[in-house]
Amino acid sequence: MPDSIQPNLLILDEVDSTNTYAREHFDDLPDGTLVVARRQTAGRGRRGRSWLSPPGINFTGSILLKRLEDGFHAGCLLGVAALSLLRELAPELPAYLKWPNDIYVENRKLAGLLSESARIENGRVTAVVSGIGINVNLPSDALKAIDQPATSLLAETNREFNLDFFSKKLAERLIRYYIIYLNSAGFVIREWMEANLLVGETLTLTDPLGKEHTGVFRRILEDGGMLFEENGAEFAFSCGDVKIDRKSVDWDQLKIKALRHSYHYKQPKE
Ligand SMILES: O=C(O)CCCC[C@@H]1SC[C@@H]2NC(=O)N[C@@H]21
Repeated sequence: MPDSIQPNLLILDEVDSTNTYAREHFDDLPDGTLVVARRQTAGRGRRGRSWLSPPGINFTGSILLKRLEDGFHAGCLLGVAALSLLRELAPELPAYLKWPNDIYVENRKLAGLLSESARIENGRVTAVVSGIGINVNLPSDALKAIDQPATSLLAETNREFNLDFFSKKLAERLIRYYIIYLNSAGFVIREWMEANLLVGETLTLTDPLGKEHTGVFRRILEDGGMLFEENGAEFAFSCGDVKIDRKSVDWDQLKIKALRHSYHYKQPKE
């Protein structure tokens, strides 16, 4: 019975990477466990990048999902759950999902997500470890050391957040969305699609071979990929790095869209 899943939060003082830890202990930890580290010594980002994790300042954690229909759903679940928690804790923040799986405020990155497969059956990924790093209490001067425009909850709201409380709330929120997913995967996927607010914008996409494409993000495909229009032709990308064209995006409109989306958002039922 899906509803028997309980939030299971494991807070570690120090670990190399919560994704690595969760994958190594995958068989011993219950489905839906959220592994959180107060300090990560070798946090990993997508495309081989490292992830800055100063001790006790930001949220770093990974969830084990053992009952997926498809691997890409892990990113949807974690992305939607994290965004919904941010909307509860900081309703004034115009945060949105940026394809494939980041949380942004305007052109500043607030959170990044890394999903790694943990089980493959008949060519399909059915279990995943999905990790997220959220800049929570990182002060503005430390943000300048990051090699891309970045932000934190503290920098955006001028408020500090208790990290243990944050972890507990995220573990609860994740389980609620996981139960919803197990009953109706389509609901969670739709929420994820709707929170991806850059559809229609001009973007630069770096494909997995490192080639840059500039064009319009047309829509999200059923398999989680993006349909991209470049010079009048349409291409489907299943992954890639997206850069926002600062000059072409109407930031005020994007902010309004993010806040409107946030007002319409309803917390998932208990
Ligand atoms: O934007 C990215 O490149 C993804 C960053 C993912 C970072 C998180 S922090 C918790 C988990 N453990 C890791 O080593 N990486 C992810």
